[in-house]
Amino acid sequence: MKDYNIVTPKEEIRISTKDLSVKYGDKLALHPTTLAFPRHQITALIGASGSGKSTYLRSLNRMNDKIATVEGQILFENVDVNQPKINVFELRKHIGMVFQRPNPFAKTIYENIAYAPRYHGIKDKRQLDEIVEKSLRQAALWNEVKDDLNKSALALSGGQQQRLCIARAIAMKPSILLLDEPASALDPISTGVLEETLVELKKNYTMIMVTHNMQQATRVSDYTAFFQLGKVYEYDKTVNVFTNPQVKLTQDYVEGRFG
Ligand SMILES: Nc1ncnc2c1ncn2[C@@H]1O[C@H](COP(=O)(O)OP(=O)(O)OP(=O)(O)O)[C@@H](O)[C@H]1O
Repeated sequence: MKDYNIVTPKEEIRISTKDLSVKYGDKLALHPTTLAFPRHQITALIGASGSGKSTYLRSLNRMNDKIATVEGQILFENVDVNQPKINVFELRKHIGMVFQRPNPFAKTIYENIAYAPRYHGIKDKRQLDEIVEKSLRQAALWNEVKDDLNKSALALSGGQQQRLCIARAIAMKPSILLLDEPASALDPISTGVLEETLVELKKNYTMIMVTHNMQQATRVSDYTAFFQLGKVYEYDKTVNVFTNPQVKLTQDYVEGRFG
């Protein structure tokens, strides 16, 4: 078997990293990592706890800037966005993020979605209404909440709250969505709905998702990257990683021998 197997997808690439490394203080949490993510596909980041998945994911839209030293390149739309001159608030309009625990604002459902577009200058009520409806439809939540837009988002179930957070992220029309274990706080039924939503969202968005759930990775992702102790050992189509891994460590992990 090989030591590493990192493919470059044949599809159009939407975002990539070149030798991206992350240090917390003196500790190297992510070794130089070079990966390219195909447009309108879902890539799963898998690996044992502490292997560097979230560290890598959060670096892609510069969420680690204040807590870590992030070196190397993040190439998005032909620009290295890991540069001090890049406006990170602007960047995060294009690279949105959904976290592990649903974290809606303590505001109405409507306001959760309208908040960022309004903050970024959209004041017209009709335009905001359209954004709210479209985002909720894309996040497969519209039918459940269309009569309750002025109710508190905190009254929604966990699964609905997580789809609301997805709607909130896509209200800014990002091209990339980063998802950090988006289903880990959800029950199996809500997880199923969320997974269907993600697959549907592939038509419009490129997604990169950390997951601990192997079945979830095989169900929803097109590509999979396997992380171990801050290094990516294997990156390939999901079907290859799970049915024909080229690296022994990957094989042991996907067969459940550790992690
Ligand atoms: N804010 C931080 N400060 C210091 N060390 C950190 C910080 N965040 C993560 N680390 C360390 O970096 C390494 C990678 O952590 P990271 O959270 O990226 O792993 P992970 O694969 O996402 O784990 P999990 O699956 O448990 O979320 C770990 O050793 C972790 O302890």
